[in-house]
Amino acid sequence: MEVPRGSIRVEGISKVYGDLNVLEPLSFSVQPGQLVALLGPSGCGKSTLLSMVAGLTPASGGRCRLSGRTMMVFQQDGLLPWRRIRKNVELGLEYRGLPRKERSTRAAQALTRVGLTGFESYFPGQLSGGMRQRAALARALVMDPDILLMDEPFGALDAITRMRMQQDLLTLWEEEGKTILLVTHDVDEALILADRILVLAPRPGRITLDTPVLLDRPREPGSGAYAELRHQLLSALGLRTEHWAPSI
Ligand SMILES: Nc1ncnc2c1ncn2[C@@H]1O[C@H](COP(=O)(O)OP(=O)(O)OP(=O)(O)O)[C@@H](O)[C@H]1O
Repeated sequence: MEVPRGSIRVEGISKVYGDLNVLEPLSFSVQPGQLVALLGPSGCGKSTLLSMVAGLTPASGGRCRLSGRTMMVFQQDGLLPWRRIRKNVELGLEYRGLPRKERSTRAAQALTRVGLTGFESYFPGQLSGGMRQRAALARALVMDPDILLMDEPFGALDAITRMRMQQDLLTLWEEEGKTILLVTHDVDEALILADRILVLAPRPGRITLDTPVLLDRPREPGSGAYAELRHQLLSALGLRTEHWAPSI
């Protein structure tokens, strides 16, 4: 059957490492333009699942079908320290054999989209962590992907930079309508960003909740509906919510 461009179909995918049953067969679909968060505690298999979706890790069973160009963004920026930022962003275009002028134009556009105009000739070591992560995002965007797979992309950033990056990602997503599947262990990151959240429980990894986020944007962490959904997510994560204030 034809898979619409920008969509993801995970069909009974599972993972075993030796004796360790990491992920039991699980299935879900992501529609074109959806922003879906995969939320779960450390070790539940989120990164393994995303890596299988990306085709970087072989599945033990099942399969995943993606339609359209797919790029991945990791928690570590993975920039090559000896290449200037523009040359880092151009790397994928170089592999595709694009002419120098087109590479340069597209890299400049991608860097503008992530707010890094003026830093093209810097080396990664001369930028802050947040700026490097922006450059990593530009390196993915320059390929004009239909699907972005993001593995805790803001996990290594300080809280303020993380909030700014979350807002910028939302703006990008609203403007360009890319499909985004984002791994996070941060309940509020999932609630602020996603229009659907899948909760993953550990050993073996399985989906315990698949819920839409029907909250208006910008999201108000203090609102009743937000607190209610947050409570539901914490319960799905097996956390006793009476110890937490209902909102942040
Ligand atoms: N290459 C590997 N070989 C053996 N076991 C592995 C391998 N990669 C992951 N695992 C195991 O699979 C389980 C899930 O790991 P994974 O990194 O997917 O979890 P995670 O939910 O992304 O965790 P975190 O949020 O801490 O990154 C862990 O128990 C881990 O030890």
